[in-house]
Amino acid sequence: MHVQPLVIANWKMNGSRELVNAMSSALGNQSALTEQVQVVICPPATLLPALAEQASTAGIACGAQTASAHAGGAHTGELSLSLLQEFGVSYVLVGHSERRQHYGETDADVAAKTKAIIAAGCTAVVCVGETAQQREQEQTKAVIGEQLAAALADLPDNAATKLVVAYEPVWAIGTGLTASPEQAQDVHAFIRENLKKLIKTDADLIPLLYGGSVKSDNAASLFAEQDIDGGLIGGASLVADDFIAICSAAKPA
Ligand SMILES: O=C[C@H](O)COP(=O)(O)O
Repeated sequence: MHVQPLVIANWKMNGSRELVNAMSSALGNQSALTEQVQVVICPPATLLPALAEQASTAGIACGAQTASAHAGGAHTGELSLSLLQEFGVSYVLVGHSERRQHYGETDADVAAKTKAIIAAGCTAVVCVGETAQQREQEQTKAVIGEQLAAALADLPDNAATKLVVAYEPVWAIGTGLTASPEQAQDVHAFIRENLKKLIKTDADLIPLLYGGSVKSDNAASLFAEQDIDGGLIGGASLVADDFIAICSAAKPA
């Protein structure tokens, strides 16, 4: 690990007030853990007010699953960064493969959003990853190199302190298939090298997360890899015990 471990829960379109309460209370009992591992929860936006009320007692940070690159105006259904920040959001996911595949988010959108997130003072969690077909055709690094170059173009010099990159192989998301620790480390090392070229200052400080069917029984072997600083967790972040076990696996030895 290069930095403080970071584990982010992406609840996607799942959860409830009840889950916010249960998760906040379970994490609130784990202060020794949350002092060592930065834990972030990205619930559906409607649950942010409830999460924001409990986040500091629970020792966690609030995240959003997406945000508009626009500051305001005629954008029906969208949420600006300032609206999200009113509810304590300090991390924002951008370029998740589900947004790219199902909601038409382009590399240009990802770049504009990343820039806006950092300008607002939040941390952008830029998601990259290849499809099964791209991996089979040995295009993994070419695809990820392009996604990174597009997303991180034209960022301010101090961007490293407000940036996280999450490697999520599309074929591993929600499928039960996980990249092996070696496969994940290989791509993370590639991302690390690319970041040094794209971000001039402090690129080593950028946390690199792995996401894609991380569970309590495979988290430790993934997080043991040199360039894996934590995880972006979907399904397993909806059950407090499982999520806490994953966060515990990220704790420094
Ligand atoms: O954002 C989280 C990822 O898409 C991983 O989801 P998963 O853990 O359910 O595979």
